[in-house]
Amino acid sequence: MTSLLDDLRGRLVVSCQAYPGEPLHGPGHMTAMALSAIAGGAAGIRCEGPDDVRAIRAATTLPVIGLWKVGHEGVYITPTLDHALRVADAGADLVAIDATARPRPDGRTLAETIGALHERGIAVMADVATFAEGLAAADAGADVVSTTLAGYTHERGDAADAPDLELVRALAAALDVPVFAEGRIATPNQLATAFEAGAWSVVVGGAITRPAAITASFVAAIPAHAAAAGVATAGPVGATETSGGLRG
Ligand SMILES: CC(=O)N[C@H](C=O)[C@@H](O)[C@H](O)[C@H](O)COP(=O)(O)O
Repeated sequence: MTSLLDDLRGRLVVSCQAYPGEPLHGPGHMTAMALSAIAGGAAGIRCEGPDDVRAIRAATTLPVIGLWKVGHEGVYITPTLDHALRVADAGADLVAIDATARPRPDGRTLAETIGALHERGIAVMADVATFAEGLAAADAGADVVSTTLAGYTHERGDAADAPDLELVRALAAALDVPVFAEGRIATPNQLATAFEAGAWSVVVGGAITRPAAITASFVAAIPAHAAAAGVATAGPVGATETSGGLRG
């Protein structure tokens, strides 16, 4: 465990995830994404679901952080001990679990869940939203605390589209366990600021691995007058293809 964390210290972890229905969903695409991130210098991969974890584990010797999302509401990141065990079985070095103060669907406390994983030699990354949750997760025995859920649990009303670097700073100052900065880190400058704030490691997902969202941000920046000129001469973008440009 110490060596795994040493390998990630001062380095970038890339989160490679695609939802069912998205063109890149599935272990083949996510493995290619992970290998692309590694080629660019990522020191570890965070990935979702036993199938993707197993495929990416087979493709790299670098640290793999696994999780399992169940739904999109409430406690959905590796919500139960059983999910965590299956992610570990698939080959994750570190299992990321929801570590917010919300009740867990299997009725276990966070400490009971972490204790049961530790009994089996499984290391735990605690995904938190707030400072108090970070402290509680470390008390409960988490090996790593990550700011993954900051801004996603309705506790933080302001600037919810930016990373919570103040939370990174506060947790890094208060905790002995490594604190990972994760969530809405969109630029290299924000990554640098997260390390300055004390992050052990920084996890970046969508800004690297969600091409549809990245494309949409460019499309949204097209000035109205340029878009209007295009419509006047050639019709709306994508109008020559079926349903938004997708065939079949
Ligand atoms: C809130 C939640 O469900 N976060 C998930 C956790 O695994 C992923 O959807 C994020 O992509 C990941 O945390 C990285 O964050 P970002 O994509 O913002 O760089």
